[in-house]
Amino acid sequence: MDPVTIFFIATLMMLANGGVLGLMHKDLPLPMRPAAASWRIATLLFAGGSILFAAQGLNPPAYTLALANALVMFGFTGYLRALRQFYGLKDQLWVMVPAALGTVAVFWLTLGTADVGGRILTVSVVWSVLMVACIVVLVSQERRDGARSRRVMAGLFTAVALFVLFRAGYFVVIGVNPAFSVLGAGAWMNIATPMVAATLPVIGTTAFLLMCSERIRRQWERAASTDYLTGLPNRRTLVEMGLKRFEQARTSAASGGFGLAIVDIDHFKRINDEHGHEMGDVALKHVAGRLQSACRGAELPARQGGEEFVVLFDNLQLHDAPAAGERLRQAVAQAPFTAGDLVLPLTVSIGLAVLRADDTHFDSLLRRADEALYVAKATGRNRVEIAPERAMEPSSTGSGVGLPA
Ligand SMILES: Nc1nc2c(ncn2[C@@H]2O[C@H](COP(=O)(O)OP(=O)(O)OP(=O)(O)O)[C@@H](O)[C@H]2O)c(=O)[nH]1
Repeated sequence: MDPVTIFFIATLMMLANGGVLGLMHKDLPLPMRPAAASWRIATLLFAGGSILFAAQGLNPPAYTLALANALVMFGFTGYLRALRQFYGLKDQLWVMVPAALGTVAVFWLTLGTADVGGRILTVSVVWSVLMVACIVVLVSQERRDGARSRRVMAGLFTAVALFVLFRAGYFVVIGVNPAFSVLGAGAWMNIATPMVAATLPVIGTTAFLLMCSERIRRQWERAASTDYLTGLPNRRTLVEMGLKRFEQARTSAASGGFGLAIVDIDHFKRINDEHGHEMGDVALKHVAGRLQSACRGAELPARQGGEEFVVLFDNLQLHDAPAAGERLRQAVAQAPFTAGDLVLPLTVSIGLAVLRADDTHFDSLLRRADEALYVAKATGRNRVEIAPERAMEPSSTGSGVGLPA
């Protein structure tokens, strides 16, 4: 296949991919649309550059070659901008600088000095800088986003960057004939270049769409498992994790015990009534944060609903239960909730149950903790009540501090 045909086919594929992205635009969540728009514009710039390269066979005015190079350089800039937008990085002017400088240089080297080698080197440097910047953005997100599609994209940019460096080295070594043409059919490099350059607008667009769909899937998973107000795991996650830990603790001989605490804010209705529902929401977030900071290791705080939280404990034996409950109670009691000038001391009542041989289901543990919570509320609030060790035994291990209700 000759380079003109390859450039032509590549252009059609780029346009098709850009078109698919355009069709899907409104199906993407709003925050992803700016990145998708930038990616589409970049792909169209690539397509524009590619068709101008193909048109070199028709001997168009010399500036079209410089223009083709400029379009591709700004295409790379568009991909960098799209990736930065995708990861929420600020738009910055420097992103435009390599392509802008490269464009001035390429026009000069094409129309002024007709220095083909200089042009190839300039374009290679600009492409490499932009691709390295893209790779840095992708790699820097590793900790935040372990998505496979992000790694595929990073691999793609790396492969193209390595090819561009190889291509620059190749021309430096063999030297460039002043009569060089991008469509010179004899040079295999001229056939490889459009094929490799087309991978970004073509395969890259698919990888970009996969990145979008993977993020959407993760956001749905997070939304389904997290409480929207406090950011803690929600009731669904609580039940899932609770069932899992309950079964592990019952069936594993190595288990160090299992327990859970139901934590209920005292007189929370007053906060809503006196300071408004919105302030109540902020107070809920405050308590969630306090519980979260009081949890250790694999302890899992969750919002069960309303002003009630549940903490799942790992390796909890009955004799350690009062201290574990106290730790949670004090974490809330010792840090009053403040909002502007408002200082509101908050307390919680806690019912705690530790796995017993006759707990046949996770629900029975929850029910016993709830009964203990009822006792904690009824006997003064701001206290911890431990569910009895044996069925029907009256509660005696409460560690309440006995503040008046
Ligand atoms: N702001 C806000 N309030 C909520 C939310 N969910 C439940 N509530 C409120 O929490 C309050 C719970 O009141 P009650 O069940 O009477 O309990 P309480 O006032 O905390 O009293 P005790 O539990 O007996 O100490 C109600 O006023 C609910 O409207 C929420 O997401 N945000």
